[in-house]
Amino acid sequence: MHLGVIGYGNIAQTLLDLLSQPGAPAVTRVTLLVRPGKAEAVAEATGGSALPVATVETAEALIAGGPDLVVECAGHAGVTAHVTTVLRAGIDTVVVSIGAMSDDALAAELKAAAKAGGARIVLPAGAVGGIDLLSSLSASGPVEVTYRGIKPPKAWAGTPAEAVADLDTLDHALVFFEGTAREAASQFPKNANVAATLALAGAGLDATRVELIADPAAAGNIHAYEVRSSVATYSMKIENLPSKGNAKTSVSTIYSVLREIRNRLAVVAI
Ligand SMILES: NC(=O)C1=CN([C@@H]2O[C@H](COP(=O)(O)OP(=O)(O)OC[C@H]3O[C@@H](n4cnc5c(N)ncnc54)[C@H](O)[C@@H]3O)[C@@H](O)[C@H]2O)C=CC1
Ligand SMILES: O=C([O-])CC(=O)C(=O)O
Repeated sequence: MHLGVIGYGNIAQTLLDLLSQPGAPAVTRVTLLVRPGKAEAVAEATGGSALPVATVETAEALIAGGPDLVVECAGHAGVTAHVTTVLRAGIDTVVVSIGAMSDDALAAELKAAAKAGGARIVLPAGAVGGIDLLSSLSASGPVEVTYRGIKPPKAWAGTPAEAVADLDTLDHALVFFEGTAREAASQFPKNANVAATLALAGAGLDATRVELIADPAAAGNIHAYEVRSSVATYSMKIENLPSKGNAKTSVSTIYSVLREIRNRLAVVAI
């Protein structure tokens, strides 16, 4: 597989490392789409990679290389800037920054581009689990979903949580946001993609209730949710190890992307 990757931050860097390990899915080359002016520095940084890595600065150059699959891991801005062009070129794209789909106009544009190009938008489970069951249950009738995202205070740095609490001195768990998944995804683009994922799989962006919590006692990034439907009722609590390169992003997100790649290449997909 020739893999295209949009962004070269925490997720992309770790993904490249994982793809270079023995037993990794058979990705034989990678093209990275990075921000304008960054290609040379990223080419230098990836020079020692076990995989052949090309670095480009435009979606057109990414497409020209003919990747079999593209993975976006460049934040909501990266989705807006590049994913429409890639889909219109007929290349299936794994969108990690799922919260970008909470913008109805952008979501419509992405879907239209995918349709025009004959490509698919793949939304990975990311840092959360149980999306298979939730998505299945949503066909059975109404589903009710409530989600709590709990992270240590430093993971909320640079977000609207700073207006509500002093994150450096916070000594108790604080619910600083209550609202819908749509509101959470747009106000916390680096922290509430899970809320959008649950919403898109289940009750929708405006009916999925979300609480976001800064908790100094949290051992990691915790995603807890309850689902009620006529067919099944369940609850999940996932305690995630934060990434070394970005405390906001759980390591499991990167393994979820790896799973999408593995399943594209495997005889048995699971
Ligand atoms: N679905 C899920 O469960 C999760 C989704 N995410 C999403 O993944 C995103 C990436 O996560 P990390 O790698 O940890 O963040 P990061 O901040 O370490 O990396 C993002 C990279 O994208 C680059 N970038 C931004 N705009 C770009 C553009 N227009 N073109 C090319 N590159 C661009 C940045 O320069 C940066 O290097 C997060 O912002 C978040 O939206 C993160 C965690 C979980
Ligand atoms: O990685 C995580 O734990 C979740 C996250 O940042 C998000 O939902 O955007």
